[in-house]
Amino acid sequence: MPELVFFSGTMDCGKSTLALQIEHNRSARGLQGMIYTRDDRAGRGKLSSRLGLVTEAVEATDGMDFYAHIVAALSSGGRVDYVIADEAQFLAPDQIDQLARVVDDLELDVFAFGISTDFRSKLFPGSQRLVELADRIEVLQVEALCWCGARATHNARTLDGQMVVEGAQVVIGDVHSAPAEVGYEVLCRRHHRRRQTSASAHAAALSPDVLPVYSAE
Ligand SMILES: Nc1ncnc2c1ncn2[C@@H]1O[C@H](COP(=O)(O)OP(=O)(O)O)[C@@H](O)[C@H]1O
Ligand SMILES: Cc1cn([C@H]2C[C@H](O)[C@@H](COP(=O)(O)O)O2)c(=O)[nH]c1=O
Repeated sequence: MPELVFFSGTMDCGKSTLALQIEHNRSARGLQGMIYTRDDRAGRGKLSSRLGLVTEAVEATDGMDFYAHIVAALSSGGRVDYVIADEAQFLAPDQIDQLARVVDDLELDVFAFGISTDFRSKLFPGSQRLVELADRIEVLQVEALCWCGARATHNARTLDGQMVVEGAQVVIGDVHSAPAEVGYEVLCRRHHRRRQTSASAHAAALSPDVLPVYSAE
């Protein structure tokens, strides 16, 4: 049975790498995928992983109808054996419904990859719809780690290393950002709740919480 599978995890946990591996294994067996992405850091129409691999993809846009796009490709003599959608958190809920229809009516597997929650730990609308509709939700096995060593489960947005909690839901960025740039850091829930990034934890460790005691000689 074809499935809608949501591969979910924090930023930097290997989602795009897995998408590229699925694409590689299937295309090596002569299958033809329709690859979508949206706002990949590598640029428009690219699906890229931090391991350096990249492939061409169709850039999803606002209002794009995935079901109609795939039907049009098939009707014009193209072949589509499966579908990959990376950065699926950026898709609109009705686009996720269209992907579910691709599974049910066109009988194609759809593999969607994305982060579930934003920097405020709120579900992205597209991810919420995936949770509602997916046949399976897969959590990636290679765990990203918080600076404390615990499994990272949350995404923090940072500015100068400090966690910020105000701003637009969508700001494209990376976990390795230059100082003074908006960036991201993955944290465990405890440190996300306490707004403790690696930089703020490091600064706290350097500032003694008691004054040094000098002996009078
Ligand atoms: N230099 C490296 N050596 C080995 N693994 C790396 C290296 N750089 C990144 N990775 C792996 O790639 C993962 C990020 O993969 P990527 O597919 O870009 O993540 P995602 O799409 O989830 O944001 C990291 O968690 C790490 O496991
Ligand atoms: C938490 C969070 C992330 N984003 C953006 C930042 C990146 O461009 C992508 C995630 O990419 P990855 O391949 O999973 O690393 O999402 C955002 O716009 N808003 C957020 O709150």
